[in-house]
Amino acid sequence: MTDMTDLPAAQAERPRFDSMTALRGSLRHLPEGDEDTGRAAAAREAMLTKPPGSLGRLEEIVAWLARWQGIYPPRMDRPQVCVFAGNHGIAQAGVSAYPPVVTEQMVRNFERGGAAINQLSVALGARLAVVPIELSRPVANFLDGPAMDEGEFVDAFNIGMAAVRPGSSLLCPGEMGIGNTTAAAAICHALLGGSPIEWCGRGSGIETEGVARKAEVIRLGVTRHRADIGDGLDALRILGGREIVAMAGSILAARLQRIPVMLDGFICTAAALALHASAPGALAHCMVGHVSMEPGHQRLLAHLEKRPLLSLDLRLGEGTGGVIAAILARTALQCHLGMATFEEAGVSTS
Ligand SMILES: O=C(O)c1ccc[n+]([C@@H]2O[C@H](COP(=O)([O-])O)[C@@H](O)[C@H]2O)c1
Ligand SMILES: Cc1cc2nc[nH]c2cc1C
Repeated sequence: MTDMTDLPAAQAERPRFDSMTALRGSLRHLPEGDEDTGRAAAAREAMLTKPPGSLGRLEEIVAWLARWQGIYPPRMDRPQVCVFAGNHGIAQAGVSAYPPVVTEQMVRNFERGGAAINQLSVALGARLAVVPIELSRPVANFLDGPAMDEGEFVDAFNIGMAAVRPGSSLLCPGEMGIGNTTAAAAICHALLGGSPIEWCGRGSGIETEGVARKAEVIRLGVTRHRADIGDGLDALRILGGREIVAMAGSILAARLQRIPVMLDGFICTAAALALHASAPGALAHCMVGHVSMEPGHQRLLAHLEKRPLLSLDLRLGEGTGGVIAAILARTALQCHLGMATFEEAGVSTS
């Protein structure tokens, strides 16, 4: 299902920002999870017919859902997938295996139900919002100047915030944007250092020479803008793209609405990094669904101290790895809710 309509009543609850300054202010006052509902989940896990902790990370997922939804028992009945699409001036630098027109072509495919994310969303029982953002007007090539000015940045951020449906039980952000592994790698290099090549991979399928070109483009771009990058949001505006900015907006909107977030691959996690770099703790409501084949993703997760749930050799984006992990989360909750306790089943506890 493609859901691009807003509930009018819910619209009023959705904050939007007039400026990056207002956004930075909001990042200083983020709601925390509810420790009581998290503890209630852990308490039931201890009563279920299994040795304590033997469902491993499935137990962690259930407590995380309860803590961030702020309810016990937590729910998985209204998951939402948001796929944002944007185009990149940097794609002109020969850094992708595909031409930029594929972004728009894939958006049409999402709208018709033909992409991997459509089938995975059906499997999860999730609403899918497909949000193309100004595809005919790519963000500027960061070799020439900042990818976005402040107005363009705030507009894309607000679009991401508005896409999050109030009352969702879980958000899976995803993206589509030819050239965006270069933008994501540039954001990581600018914020976390290392050498550019360490953040570069094959993306949608370039060969070794292409990867070297990508690293050089990132080195030049980040060197050019270094003095203007004071925090994560600056890096996102100067090096990113509208779909990456919108993902960051959706992650923040979810935090403000007590909706836990299942992150996807390298580009999605780079969007999250921008929030984290501006406000440590901003990703406390996020789990990482999988580690992608893009080598920078593993480095990035190590920096964020986030352990991915899955490692499936995915390198697709669209939110696919997050949605597969969300299916796992639903399964974890089913165990939690449906299993018998030791007392109910008459099983000895020791
Ligand atoms: O999510 C990932 O880790 C991931 C890794 C490699 C490629 N992608 C997808 O491939 C596209 C970007 O690849 P590229 O080579 O054009 O930078 C973009 O649409 C992403 O969704 C996504
Ligand atoms: C076909 C295609 C599908 C994608 N989905 C996400 N990124 C993509 C890149 C390409 C090239």
